[in-house]
Amino acid sequence: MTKLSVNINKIATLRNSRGGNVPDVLKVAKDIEEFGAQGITVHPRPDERHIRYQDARDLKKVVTTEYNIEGNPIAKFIELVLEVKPTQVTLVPDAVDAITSNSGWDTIANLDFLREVIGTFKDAGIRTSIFVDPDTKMVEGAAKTGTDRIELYTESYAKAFSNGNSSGIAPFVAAADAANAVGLGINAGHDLSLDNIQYFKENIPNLLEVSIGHALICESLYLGLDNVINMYLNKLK
Ligand SMILES: CC(=O)[C@@H](O)[C@H](O)COP(=O)(O)O
Ligand SMILES: NCC(=O)COP(=O)(O)O
Repeated sequence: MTKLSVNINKIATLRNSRGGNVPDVLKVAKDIEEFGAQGITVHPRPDERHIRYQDARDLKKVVTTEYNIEGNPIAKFIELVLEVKPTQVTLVPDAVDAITSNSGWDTIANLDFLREVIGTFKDAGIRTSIFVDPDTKMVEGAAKTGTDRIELYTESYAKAFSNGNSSGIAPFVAAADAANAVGLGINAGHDLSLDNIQYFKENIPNLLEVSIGHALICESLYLGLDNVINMYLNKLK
């Protein structure tokens, strides 16, 4: 079974568009768990345009499933994660002004830095994951940092799949094989959707967790959150 962690950044985007507290991010997180999702993901960005640092703190009090915080490990982020102590931290090398995550780590060029940050989080008892492109060299580099897991950056797969090209899965299978060979756990995320999730799941051996936000919230506008979560759970069995 692959766990579904729902990224609730978009719920915060909607709330922030009007000020106030509608929709209530904490209530939505609790409902998502009640509907069956096995985790909650947030990706606070330095400009706090969606999830705010305070949301990440408040969520710790209500999330009873896996809590995953993603982000670039700048000082403020490291401080937040060490205070909140989520189940998992996922390191993403996104620029301050990036619209969304747009690349995985160069785990070779950043080996010393990543090793130090991963060590800091693991010493605090937090499971670690590193966001990487589907490149076996980057996976092998990640293993050298001491991380528990990698998160495969799935945008290229999603794009190819939507163009009818299922061979976009090939580099992900190779990256997963490399991860399995060195004992790294495998997560995946970015632009996964009801359309492309099943083929991905069926082809990636030992896929532990997917984090899905943008498409899942968009699909829920038509089908409802409860329904959509259960549709994902069926495809991830
Ligand atoms: C790492 C990843 O692919 C997602 O967490 C993505 O970064 C979501 O962030 P946004 O909601 O800011 O697009
Ligand atoms: N780690 C990926 C994530 O949390 C959600 O990404 P997306 O589904 O919003 O593209």
